[in-house]
Amino acid sequence: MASIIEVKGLSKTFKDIQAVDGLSFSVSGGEVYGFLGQNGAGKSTTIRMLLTLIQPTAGSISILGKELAHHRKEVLSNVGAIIEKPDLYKYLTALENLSMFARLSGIHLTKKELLQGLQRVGLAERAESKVKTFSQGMKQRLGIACALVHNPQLIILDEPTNGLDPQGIADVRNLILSLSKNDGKTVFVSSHLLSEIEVMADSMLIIDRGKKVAEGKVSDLLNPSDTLVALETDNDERTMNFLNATEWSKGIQQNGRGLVLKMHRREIPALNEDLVRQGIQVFSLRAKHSLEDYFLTLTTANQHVDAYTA
Ligand SMILES: Nc1ncnc2c1ncn2[C@@H]1O[C@H](COP(=O)(O)OP(=O)(O)OP(=O)(O)O)[C@@H](O)[C@H]1O
Repeated sequence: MASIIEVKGLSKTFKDIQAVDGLSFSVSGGEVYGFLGQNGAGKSTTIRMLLTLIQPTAGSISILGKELAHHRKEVLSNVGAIIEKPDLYKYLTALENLSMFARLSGIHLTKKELLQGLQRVGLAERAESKVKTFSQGMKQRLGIACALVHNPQLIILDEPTNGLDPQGIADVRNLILSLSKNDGKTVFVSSHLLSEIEVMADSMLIIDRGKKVAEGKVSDLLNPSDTLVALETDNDERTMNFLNATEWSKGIQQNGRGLVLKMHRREIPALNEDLVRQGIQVFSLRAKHSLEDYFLTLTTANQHVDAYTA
């Protein structure tokens, strides 16, 4: 499908801080695109530029095939976004909030349409409840209903699950998936959590200190042949001697943080069998989260983790 967002050489400098540094990426229509980076990596700054809330120092942004700098109004009329906690009136009901938001956006919706909007985010049954009785997750979903009021093709969400409890996180995540799969929306969603991006995104971009470090399909980036396996046995020295004397030696990672081997995921049971056959007691054999390792080795947040990779 055609690109919905096309960013080229985007940079933003705040005095002496290079918040975004020559970022280029492309988001396809209908996908959930995860935008991943540690705190301070430059996600919010990028999103603010996508929404014209701040001006880039350099680079270009096209959304829905139009240069943002020259077609701001037209482009943004097709974009819905939440970049901070949604502004809601807690003494008004969900329906009244949505209705007020629509009117302020110059859109007149019938009660039926408003209820459909609430239905879409799973809040139809709470339409008449005051927002002050809502959980954070419900408020976030109502915020998303507001962002969808003008039926945009693209939805941009900055850390939408931040501060939510597990149920709230699951609800917002399912809503994002449904917006993409059932409504054909393109969702650009930022997070500092790999686990979040992994479960909801089709593609992702990882940034570190304002620069791109990886971009691609989540399924391609999660390569099972590069699974890191942490071993805990009754005798590390004996285990190491055994591994060194066998084919397993090629996967040994020198890291000084216990025994770690890189292998294809399907080899894990055979390793376990070999160790047990040697009379080595295996207390744990843990496949480390490969995307997490990937992320950590690419970013500066955990420089010592570099030791995990060959
Ligand atoms: N208005 C500003 N003035 C000066 N520096 C800024 C400004 N906004 C952001 N920065 C700096 O730019 C860098 C990137 O910040 P940004 O908020 O984009 O990161 P982030 O990835 O969204 O992180 P977080 O998840 O913590 O919000 C940081 O070093 C931040 O301090």
